Amino acid sequence: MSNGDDLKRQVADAALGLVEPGMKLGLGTGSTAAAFIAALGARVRQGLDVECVATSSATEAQAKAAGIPIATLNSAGELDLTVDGADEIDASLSLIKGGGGALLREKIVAMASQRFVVIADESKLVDGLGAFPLPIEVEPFGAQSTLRMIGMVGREAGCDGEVKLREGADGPFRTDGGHYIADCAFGAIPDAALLGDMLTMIPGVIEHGLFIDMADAALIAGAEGVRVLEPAAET
Ligand SMILES: O=C[C@H](O)[C@H](O)[C@H](O)COP(=O)(O)O
Repeated sequence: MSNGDDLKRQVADAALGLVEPGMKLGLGTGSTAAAFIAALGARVRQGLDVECVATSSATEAQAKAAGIPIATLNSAGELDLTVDGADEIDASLSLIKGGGGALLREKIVAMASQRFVVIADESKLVDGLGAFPLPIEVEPFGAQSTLRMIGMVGREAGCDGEVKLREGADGPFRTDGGHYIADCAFGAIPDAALLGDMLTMIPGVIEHGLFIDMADAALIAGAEGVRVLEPAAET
């Protein structure tokens, strides 16, 4: 097992400590969330009673194979806890997500949860967001026009960099919802809240991968073990 895999397993085990019998859980997407799902599955097979909502078809398939009961978000209603990974995490627990293309369902599920906890290894911690190209889910109709508008809006928000469609095995990558993903190499994002607000005003933008003021805590695995970060209190 690589060191990265070991850190994912450690942080997944730590997140399992937040799960109580009878909880309704949101299950994130990506390799770190997959480590959590594997750990959760082992507990479910030992008799832990939970009801879960998946943020992607990949997560749903993994969870079902592990014996975890999966419900729709419509039938589950409000969730107690969602556990998910991230591509970048800053000190205020603002996130970039969507490296795996699941950001829309991830954001819907996180918003439907009383508690949203991010799990990651310490390589995901950043001083400022933006080194990881920001994923934005876009409507396929007129996508090139939407990409140009994203570039313009980015420059107005102080970000500049290439905006390009993510490629899949056979043409543009498609999300579970059938949309495209624009990856935006903005570099440093000076004001993520402003950029997020401006992006949502573009009609072809379905959702962006900036998760601001959403995470209640981050569990971060590193050489010294797993530590808990919480958003700094407003002064
Ligand atoms: O769309 C994918 C998600 O936002 C993932 O949670 C994110 O990309 C982190 O994935 P990983 O844990 O594999 O680094």
